[in-house]
Amino acid sequence: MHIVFMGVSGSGKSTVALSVAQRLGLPYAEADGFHPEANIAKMSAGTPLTDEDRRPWLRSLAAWISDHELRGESTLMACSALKRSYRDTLRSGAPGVYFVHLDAPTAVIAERLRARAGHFMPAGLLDSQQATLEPLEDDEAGITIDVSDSAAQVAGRVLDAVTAALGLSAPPQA
Ligand SMILES: Nc1ncnc2c1ncn2[C@@H]1O[C@H](COP(=O)(O)OP(=O)(O)OP(=O)(O)O)[C@@H](O)[C@H]1O
Ligand SMILES: O=C(O)[C@H](O)[C@@H](O)[C@H](O)[C@H](O)CO
Repeated sequence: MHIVFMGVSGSGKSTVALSVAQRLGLPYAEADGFHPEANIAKMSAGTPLTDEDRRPWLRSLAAWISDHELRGESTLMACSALKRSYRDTLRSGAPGVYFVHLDAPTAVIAERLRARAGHFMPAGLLDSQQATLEPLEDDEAGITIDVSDSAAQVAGRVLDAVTAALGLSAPPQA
């Protein structure tokens, strides 16, 4: 099983996914680390990526999922995966890819982006992220979770939802 935390920039993918990966003991990928330099430079300059910019990046993420699948390992990833077609590419990596869409009112996310320091992604790109976002459709395996509450509350809720949906067991909290 492969779990992908999706959503716009600032929705809390990295924060929540890392904490859930640690609880479940799964290999973790931060999709930002797979972007070519040119994509990072483009976003840093305030220009949204195009489908073409994202294509090789998504393929490399699908390959990461596929490599683990071939070794019989489950994984967890933080990746915006904004469009259905992007999720199709990720799904091409393995049969069981489950998406957790982290969602919140735009004002909540905008405020978190304004407060975030030391990240290349400008808060000004939130509008284009929202415009590009295609929410999960009924036939896509996954769940949408509101992330307006604190990171600890959200991580707990996500862990419960994911373990229930996928029949996983989380070790008791230390
Ligand atoms: N539930 C939460 N409550 C309050 N702050 C949060 C919550 N989740 C994340 N944050 C904070 O909001 C900011 C954005 O979170 P994070 O970097 O995890 O988002 P992201 O979706 O991974 O963004 P990006 O796609 O731009 O990398 C961070 O400063 C993080 O500490
Ligand atoms: O598809 C995209 O536009 C990108 O993945 C962005 O979402 C950024 O990588 C990320 O949000 C910044 O951390």
